[in-house]
Amino acid sequence: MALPGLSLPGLGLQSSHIASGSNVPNAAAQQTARQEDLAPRTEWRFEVNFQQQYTIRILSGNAELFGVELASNQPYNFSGIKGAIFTWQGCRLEISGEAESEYLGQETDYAVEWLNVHGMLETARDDAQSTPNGDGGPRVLVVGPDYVGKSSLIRSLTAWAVQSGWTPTIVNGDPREGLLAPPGSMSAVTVGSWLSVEDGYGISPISGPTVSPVKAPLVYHCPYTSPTEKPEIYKSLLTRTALSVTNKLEENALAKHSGLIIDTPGALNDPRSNYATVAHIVSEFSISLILTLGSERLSNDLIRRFSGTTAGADAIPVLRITKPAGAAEKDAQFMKQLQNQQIRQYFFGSSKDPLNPHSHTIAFADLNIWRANSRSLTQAMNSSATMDDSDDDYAPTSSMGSSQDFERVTPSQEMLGRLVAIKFCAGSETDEVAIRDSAVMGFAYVSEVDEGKKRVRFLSPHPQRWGDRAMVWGGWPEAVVDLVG
Ligand SMILES: Nc1ncnc2c1ncn2[C@@H]1O[C@H](COP(=O)(O)OP(=O)(O)OP(=O)(O)O)[C@@H](O)[C@H]1O
Repeated sequence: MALPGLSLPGLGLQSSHIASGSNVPNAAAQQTARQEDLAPRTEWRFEVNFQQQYTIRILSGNAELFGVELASNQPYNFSGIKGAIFTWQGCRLEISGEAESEYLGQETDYAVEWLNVHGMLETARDDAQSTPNGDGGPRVLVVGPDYVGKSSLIRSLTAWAVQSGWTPTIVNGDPREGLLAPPGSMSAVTVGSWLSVEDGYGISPISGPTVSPVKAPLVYHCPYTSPTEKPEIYKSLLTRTALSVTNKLEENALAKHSGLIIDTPGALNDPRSNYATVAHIVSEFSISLILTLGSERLSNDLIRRFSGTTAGADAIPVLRITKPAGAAEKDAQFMKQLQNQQIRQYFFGSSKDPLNPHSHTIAFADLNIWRANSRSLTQAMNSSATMDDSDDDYAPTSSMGSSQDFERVTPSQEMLGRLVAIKFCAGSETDEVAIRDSAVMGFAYVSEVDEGKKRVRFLSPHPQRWGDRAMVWGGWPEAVVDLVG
């Protein structure tokens, strides 16, 4: 497959464009540094937990992390990451600090294949640009089981597209991990600036004023661990996202020609559902290419369904993409820490891009709080009741067994440590569907519920109050107990 417009290796990047690591040496960087020589087309794989600090500096040659080129001689600091520094041409790395595992990976055919996919998308973007009244650029759906490299593929394709001057739109349909938004979100963002080696897509402007020139994402609230908890609500949020994204792309020719890429949770890889949600995404976003990773069965099922003879003129190409050998499972503890880190980052930013959240105390009477009922919320409430011996009388409130998906509630201790989505709809709204479908202005963290004085203390990224808005909380993300000291 041709690679139009690409010159390997190094992709012609200027190091000055890449966000670099801090120059302040940390504890890890002060430890004895060691050097590793990487042959062309190999990668240095590492797993660093959230307590460890790991630093990599490139001494010679070129290398990239998920498509983002590392600048020469800059130290990059990592914590809480599983990843790989890949080199097309060969390079020498200086490494210091601790990792749970680190090794040289030589099975890297996946990288060439991913770059070929990028080349294909470039051709589709060029075609879209030469037919301005056409359908626009490629609309790509990425599906596969958990932890097979879907997000890494999308990050690489995004980084390469941005380096070539495009502004692709990325849609994150996986509520377990946020994209420029905390977990519990479905978000879409048009990426117009370079990704960062250490922070990926960076810090969202909805968190507060940041130095990263990233556009504000469009965010919907999806307070469920998986689409399978509420498939109809999940589909409805996808429809809203598709409508908003399609309208936005019509307003911006470059974004329209750059196309979009959709990340999905592993739960969509479920033949029992007859891939109903996959089909929904394909139709709502007018998908033009499906990429599958990590499951031969999924790939065959989707080929039969979307590009087989029965699909006729509506056939959509389905490509099976190689899973990177280094893709690693993120266990429950890692996922929990990742969730906490994303929430912390939403309010406090990162070390390079710090934010200063504000505290707001609001009377119960001035709040319009809705609860999104779900299986994960019921489970969380039941397990916190079991763990709290002092609360012998706990029984789920009658409404927890309610068939209502969204329910207006009085603030209670159950909200403590939870994120509450501030919706764009008025607090007086009574229609469940309007509550469900309105986009998110931002999130607030519940740091205190005083049932005696009937007031709630929130942490919010912004100093100003959000006014008369409906606010919604649910079972995901889980409560974070130690966000504020
Ligand atoms: N080549 C590689 N070498 C080392 N680690 C990798 C490599 N590719 C991906 N990983 C890591 O493996 C893990 C799983 O990859 P990724 O998150 O891309 O998979 P996913 O399919 O999107 O997972 P999810 O189920 O969370 O959506 C991630 O921590 C990622 O950083």
